Amino acid sequence: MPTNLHSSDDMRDPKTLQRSLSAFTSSQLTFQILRTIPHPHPSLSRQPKALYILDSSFNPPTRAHLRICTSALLHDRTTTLPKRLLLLLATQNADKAPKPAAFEHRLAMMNVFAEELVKMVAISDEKERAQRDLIVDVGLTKEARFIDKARILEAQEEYKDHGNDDTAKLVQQIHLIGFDTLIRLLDTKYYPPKHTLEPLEDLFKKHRVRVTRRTDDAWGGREEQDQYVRKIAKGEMEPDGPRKEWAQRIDLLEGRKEGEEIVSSTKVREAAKAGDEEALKRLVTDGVARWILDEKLYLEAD
Ligand SMILES: Nc1ncnc2c1ncn2[C@@H]1O[C@H](COP(=O)(O)OP(=O)(O)OP(=O)(O)O)[C@@H](O)[C@H]1O
Ligand SMILES: NC(=O)c1ccc[n+]([C@@H]2O[C@H](COP(=O)(O)O)[C@@H](O)[C@H]2O)c1
Repeated sequence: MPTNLHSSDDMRDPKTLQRSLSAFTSSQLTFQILRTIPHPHPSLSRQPKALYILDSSFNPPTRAHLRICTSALLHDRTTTLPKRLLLLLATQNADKAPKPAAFEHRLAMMNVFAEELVKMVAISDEKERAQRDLIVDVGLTKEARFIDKARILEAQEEYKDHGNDDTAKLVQQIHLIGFDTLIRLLDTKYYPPKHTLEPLEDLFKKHRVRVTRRTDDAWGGREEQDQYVRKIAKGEMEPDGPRKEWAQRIDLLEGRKEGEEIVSSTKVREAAKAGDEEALKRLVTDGVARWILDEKLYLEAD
């Protein structure tokens, strides 16, 4: 069974989380849900119509991640309720070597973040409809690439729509990513041995990606990012690049506004290391800031 459900208290105990992590690591499992909010929800959990996935190192979760999630839950009109959101910690990253903080602290922060997120969605949604129809999971995976995550999530009973006649239907996945990750999703270097984008065909046939623009020095400005997706839509990147039909499955959204502070996990780690509490509180939610300060995270070099 790929669930090992923890209470809110368990998720605040690094020793318990450490034990769950090592049990997961030494198991054959490639995916496991550790926490479901509300805990557990018998009627809705079998009927999700849309599964949003924020796959991240959560090192730590930031206000940018929060905006990506609330935007999807409150404003995405491509799906119907009930929605389910999975905060997915990838224990193996396609590019990055492991860095502090330890995974048990990341899981604890994901749980704090998830609880804050659920409350925020309730406040923002006047009719409380999204909140009533929302489940948030905190999960673990050993898979690094989106194609592998999509495949294992499709196979989970929790993420099938059993409808009224109990025949399980595929639930559409909406992968929540930033523009930098779209570029990496569509980079042939991740798809050996042929190094073509053919393995992505199935993901774009069934699922969607909701991409938040990430305008800073590293990834170009708004116009460049829009241009990239327009080129896909016109088929200008075929035959070796993304197929033009895939553009219909890529939603490009507003990220940071002109003049707004750049938010990243790196910036949070730098602020924590410098003891800059003001910056920390601008970059992460209150509960996550408290966890970082109480647990004295990120005081060592990266
Ligand atoms: N400020 C942001 N704007 C748009 N997308 C973002 C932003 N921050 C994170 N994301 C997206 O969220 C996903 C997970 O982010 P990730 O954990 O890599 O955060 P990060 O801030 O880039 O981390 P780090 O600074 O440690 O490299 C990625 O798809 C990333 O593109
Ligand atoms: N082609 C791919 O599927 C691909 C490429 C790069 C990163 N990723 C994943 O995206 C997630 C976010 O990555 P970063 O933390 O490096 O931004 C991680 O789970 C990482 O493994 C997937």
